[in-house]
Amino acid sequence: MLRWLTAGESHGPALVAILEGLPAGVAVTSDDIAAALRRRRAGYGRGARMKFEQDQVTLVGGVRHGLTQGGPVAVEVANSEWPKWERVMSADPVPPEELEGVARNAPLTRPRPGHADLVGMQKYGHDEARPVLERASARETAARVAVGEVARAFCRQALGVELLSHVVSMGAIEVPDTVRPEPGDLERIDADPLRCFDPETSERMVAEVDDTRKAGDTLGGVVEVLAYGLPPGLGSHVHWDRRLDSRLAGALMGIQAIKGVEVGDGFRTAARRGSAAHDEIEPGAEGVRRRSNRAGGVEGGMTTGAPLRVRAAMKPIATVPRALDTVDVSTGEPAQAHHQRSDVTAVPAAGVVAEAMVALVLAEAAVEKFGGDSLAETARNARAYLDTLEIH
Ligand SMILES: Cc1cc2nc3c(=O)[nH]c(=O)nc-3n(C[C@H](O)[C@H](O)[C@H](O)COP(=O)(O)O)c2cc1C
Ligand SMILES: C=C(O[C@@H]1CC(C(=O)O)=C[C@@H](OP(=O)(O)O)[C@H]1O)C(=O)O
Repeated sequence: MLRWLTAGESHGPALVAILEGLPAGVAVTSDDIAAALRRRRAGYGRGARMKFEQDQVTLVGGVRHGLTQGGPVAVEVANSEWPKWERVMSADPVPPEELEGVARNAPLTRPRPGHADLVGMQKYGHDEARPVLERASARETAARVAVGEVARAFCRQALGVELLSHVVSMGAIEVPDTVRPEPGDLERIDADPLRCFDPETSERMVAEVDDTRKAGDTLGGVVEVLAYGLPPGLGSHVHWDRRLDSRLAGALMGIQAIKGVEVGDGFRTAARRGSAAHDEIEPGAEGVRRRSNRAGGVEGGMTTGAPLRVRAAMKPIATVPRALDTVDVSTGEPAQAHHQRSDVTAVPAAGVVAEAMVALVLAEAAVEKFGGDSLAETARNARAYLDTLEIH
């Protein structure tokens, strides 16, 4: 069993995460985690906060001399902006001129439509949105990416799995469906301003982000995660909560602002006839193989061994600069939602977070199938299983 939890607030001193259940011997360093966190902060369209704030990584436990020890891995991602926010969020009022333009410490009583503000206040009995947004904020995804990087290292080292993601739509602008990057392409994707693998579409997307920013508006989009090198048989058909597609959907839907998940051709498959919807099976030199991969590498809730392909659709950022109508909960009067700064879009970052979530699901499914207390044992068990798959 793989377990993980995160804690911490958006403008607090640090985020922390603990990951438990991976074998000993996985090579991972704080530099690897810092590099993953840098990928998450990148992306055209993110707000000012991404430029001046630093993620300061400390591996607090579970890793010694660059190798996991078999115990829980604990990571702290400290926030370099905390000294300023400590004053913003202090219980004692701070004069606005002393806050260096960070934010006011006035109560946030004009909840943003589309964010957790209003319903969070209702549910938890708060009279302003600060205590809600501090935890609803997607800053928390830094902690997920930190432990996701450890899971990713395990998947790579135990099974040879390579994960990547790319942006396949930004607002209404879509990448052609034929664009399908492979593991060696990740560097090129990360070098693109929008983490889009198609340069011509990327240019149009950048222009769309610029137009949207000028209009005081925000954008959503779709990311695709691909995993290459998976063995057949992770997950199971035997029960709903063991199905890999169910677990992937839950993990991706658990990312802030994700509103739709597709496995393989997903919704598009529903419009096809059966003869054009499935992946026909044929004999191959190395055993049976599929002629296509419309299923996205999952059949019956199990990996087929073909590349895993999942998509996640992100709604536009809720903090719309041209503020949306709301109600001031302190007066009950109509008002404009609070806004100080925000991302125009965070779709490229959502792709990096989605990779982390997929890595955590795959690592859990691999630990279930192959077990092992050391990486060598897991890898040996996986090889032995693969040797049995001689279906000709
Ligand atoms: C990487 C990332 C960055 C985000 N940045 C912002 C932001 O700057 N402003 C904002 O209002 N929402 C932002 N969001 C979205 C909010 O976190 C999200 O809208 C909020 O949690 C409500 O969405 P939900 O209904 O899916 O929970 C971001 C989401 C992600 C994944
Ligand atoms: C800090 C991060 O994302 C934040 C996620 C977020 C939200 O509402 O989800 C709102 C913004 O923060 P603020 O309201 O302070 O400008 C983003 O910058 C991050 O990803 O590290």
